[in-house]
Amino acid sequence: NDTITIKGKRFIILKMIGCGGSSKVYQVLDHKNQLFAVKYVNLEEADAQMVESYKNEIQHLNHLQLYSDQIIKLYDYEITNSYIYMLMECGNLDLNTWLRNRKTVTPLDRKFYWKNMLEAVHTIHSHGIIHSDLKPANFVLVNGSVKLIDFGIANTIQPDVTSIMKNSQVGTLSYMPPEAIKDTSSQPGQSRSKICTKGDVWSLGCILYCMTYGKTPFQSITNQIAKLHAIIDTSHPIEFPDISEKDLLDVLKSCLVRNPRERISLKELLDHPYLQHSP
Ligand SMILES: CN1CCC(Oc2ccc(-c3[nH]nc4cccc(OCC5CCCCC5)c34)cc2)CC1
Repeated sequence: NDTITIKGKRFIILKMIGCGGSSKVYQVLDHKNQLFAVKYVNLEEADAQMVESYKNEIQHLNHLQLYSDQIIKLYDYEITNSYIYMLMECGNLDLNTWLRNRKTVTPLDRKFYWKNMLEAVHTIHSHGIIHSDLKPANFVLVNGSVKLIDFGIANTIQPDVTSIMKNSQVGTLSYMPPEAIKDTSSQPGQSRSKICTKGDVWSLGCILYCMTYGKTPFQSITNQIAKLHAIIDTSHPIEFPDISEKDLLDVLKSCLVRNPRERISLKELLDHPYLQHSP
């Protein structure tokens, strides 16, 4: 078995759980047979901006550990000129895989996971971070609760190469807010401006919609261009089939409002009746 050494501690690699452009995530064991996730980033080809974005993500992740249990734990990290190792808490399953495998979600799971996701995103917003690319693959299930594994600052990780086509969510448009598509302020080539926190509310609403109806609001539109038009087209109604949980229906309708100014805020979502009582 291959091993990884971080700050003098040796870890045995069990398997690769994901890979991105220059990064890989492994499931590893320490000398006490404790399970961890190790994120490895190869910096050989990275430019200064990429190195900076990774250091930025690590600083924020390291700092936000103190504020919420719904942020994945970062136990240690090692940064050199040629690589980064991040020793992190290992989850059981990412939310995308979980959603794909079990189309129906119990009202209790859905409400609990929603509460976890809101707390995680509220924590990063309170520290001036807007994710702007939230999707189920950014969350992982750890012993029954949901945790946010990245802040959208550094580049993304896809599932390991075998399942890269099957369930990779990199570049999915299904969770993109209308204002990001219409965002005319950013010149081509410049990274899309992370306009405001309401964009993350839209994306979270799409995740809750998927946990409620088993599909994302525009999933039936397979043509990517047509999908983008539907997302921004106010005359294209989003369907909200009737459900017994009226509070949940209200949350969904409040998140999926195309005008970000009229869209519910994260603070209001945390105070919403849907979260005040168990189903
Ligand atoms: C498809 N197959 C994958 C392995 C397994 O799911 C995961 C297990 C652990 C995890 C994880 N824990 N801590 C993690 C800390 C950082 C990153 C992490 O993943 C990154 C990337 C992995 C691929 C899916 C998107 C997230 C992390 C995540 C998925 C079962 C399903």
